[in-house]
Amino acid sequence: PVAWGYEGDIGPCNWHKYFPKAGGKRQSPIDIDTSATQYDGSFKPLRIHYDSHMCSSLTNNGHTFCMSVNSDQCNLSGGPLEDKYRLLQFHCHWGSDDTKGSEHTVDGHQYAAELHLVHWNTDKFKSADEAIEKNQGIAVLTAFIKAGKEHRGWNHVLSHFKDIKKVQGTSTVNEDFNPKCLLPENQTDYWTYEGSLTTPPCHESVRFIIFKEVVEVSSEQLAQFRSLCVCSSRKRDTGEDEHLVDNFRPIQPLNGRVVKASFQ
Ligand SMILES: NS(=O)(=O)c1ccc(C(=O)NCC(F)(F)F)cc1
Ligand SMILES: [Zn+2]
Repeated sequence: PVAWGYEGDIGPCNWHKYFPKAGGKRQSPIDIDTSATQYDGSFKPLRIHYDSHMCSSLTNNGHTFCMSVNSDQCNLSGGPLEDKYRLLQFHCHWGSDDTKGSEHTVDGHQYAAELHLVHWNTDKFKSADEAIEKNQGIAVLTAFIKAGKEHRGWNHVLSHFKDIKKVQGTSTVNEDFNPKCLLPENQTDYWTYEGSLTTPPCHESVRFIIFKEVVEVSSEQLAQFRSLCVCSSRKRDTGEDEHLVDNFRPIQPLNGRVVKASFQ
C-alpha cells in the first residue's frame, strides 16, 4: 500500500497523486459558513441507539487511535438519513497544541480536536468494506472538542492508551463503555452535508452529521491524545519518537454544496 501522512511529500497536497478521489468534487473536511447554511425542517429526530456491553478493540493505526466496535446493537438512523447505519469504529483528529486539531471549521474557527463516530449503511450494503466506497455508504457523527473541564467518559478510552503507544499496538477493551457518552448533550442541533473520507483513499461516500454543541476535555486529556507515536516513526537523530501531531486534513472546496442545518 502507498504510504501517506500529514506532512512533507506524502502530505495532503500530494494525496491526489496516488489517491485520485482526493481531488474530487465532494471532499471533506470543509469550513461551515453558518451564514450560508440552510435550515431543513424535514429532518426527523436523530436516533442514536448504542448498547454499552459491546466489546471493542483499540488500535494505533499510525494515523490516529481507532476504537473498533463489533456490536450489531449500535445503530444510527433518522435525521437526514434514509437508512439504518451501524457503528463500525470511532477515532479522533487533533493538533500539536490546543489552537488547532479539528478537521471541519466553523466560520473559520478551528477547535482543538474532532471526534468521528463512523457508521455503515446496513440497509443498502452487505459489509462495511462495500459501503466504505459507495454513495450513502457511510455516516459520520462528528463532535468538536475544546480544552476545558475534564471529561470522565474519555478516561475509559485514554486509560488504554499506554497499551497502544507504539504503532500497530492493539488493546482489547471489554469494560462497559457506551461511546454515546462522548457526544454533546444537545443532539438535536447539527449541520449535515455530503462529503468524503478525510483520509486516503478519500472515498466520496460520507454523510457528515456535525453537532453544534462543543464537548470539553481537559488540556491534560488532549495531551494524552498527542502521546501516541506515529507508525513509521523513524527515530529522529535526537533519538526521540516522532509523535502523531496535526493529523487533520486541511479544508476542501465546497464546490457549490449546501450545508443543511437541523435548527433555525
Ligand atoms: N476521518 S473519516 O472521514 O471519519 C474516515 C473514516 C473511515 C475511514 C476508513 O475506514 N478508512 C479505511 C479504508 F476506507 F479502507 F481506507 C477513513 C476516514
Ligand atoms: Zn476521521
